[in-house]
Amino acid sequence: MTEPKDTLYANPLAQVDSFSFDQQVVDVFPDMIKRSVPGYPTIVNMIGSLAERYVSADSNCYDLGCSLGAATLAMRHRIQNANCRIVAVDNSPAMIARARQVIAADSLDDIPVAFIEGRIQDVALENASMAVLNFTLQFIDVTERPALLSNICRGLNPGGVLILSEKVAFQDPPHQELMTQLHHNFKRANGYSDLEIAQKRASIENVLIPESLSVHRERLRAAGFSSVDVWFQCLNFASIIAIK
Ligand SMILES: C[S@@+](CC[C@H](N)C(=O)[O-])C[C@H]1O[C@@H](n2cnc3c(N)ncnc32)[C@H](O)[C@@H]1O
Ligand SMILES: O=C(O)C(=O)C[C@]1(C(=O)O)C=C[C@@H](O)C=C1
Repeated sequence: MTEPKDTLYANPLAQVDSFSFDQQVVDVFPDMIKRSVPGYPTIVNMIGSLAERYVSADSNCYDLGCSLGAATLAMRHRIQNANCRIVAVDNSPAMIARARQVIAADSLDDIPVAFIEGRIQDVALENASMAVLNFTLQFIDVTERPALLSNICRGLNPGGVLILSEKVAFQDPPHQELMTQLHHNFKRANGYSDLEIAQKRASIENVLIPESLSVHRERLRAAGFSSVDVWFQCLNFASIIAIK
């Protein structure tokens, strides 16, 4: 089945509302994220590969801000060890409702998936070998980010891994401008018009707050991770592997 196309910002809006993960967004989300985030399919695929390597027997995996469960499915299909469980968390009721349907339709159903409709800040991770924040931390209030990452690190077993993917910001203004322009070119090449790009940009302003890679690195170390490094970057989108 072809995915419904994202045309949410295709027509001029009298007022551009702040971006939210409501039913309208849920309906076009797979198309939206693929056409908006350079490298998204590669990152999701690699989350599967990392699950193969890091998920140990008798442990839990956490997909924090799971949306429609892309990372949950990637982990579920590649985990090698026995008696594992995936906990998928999202605070958007519309996302969780659709994610439940997506997972129910997955024929590889030997690894149980538990859904939590709630804030990832309120989840107590336990006995975790892998946690994923795939483009979710950027939507959390900056002041709440340190405690969230400390909580994740606390819930991971020694040697456990966190995959943190984010839109990132750059300290050097000309480089920031270059990355922004190249990202917009990426969107244009994927069929978004200048109007769509401009209206989406306005809607995510003050909702999606990107930070620099050095801020992410330092905060992950302060949260207790012993090894922190970027494993993927395309323009202003990056993914970090942090090992406890
Ligand atoms: C860009 S999407 C994540 C994409 C998804 N991880 C994937 O790989 O396809 C961000 C998600 O985080 C969720 N979210 C934002 N803030 C949250 C919070 N405080 N607690 C739980 N979920 C949150 C949103 O509802 C949305 O579904
Ligand atoms: O930066 C943008 O323009 C985006 O659209 C990015 C982004 C993201 O990184 O999560 C923002 C919201 C949607 O969830 C899909 C993609």
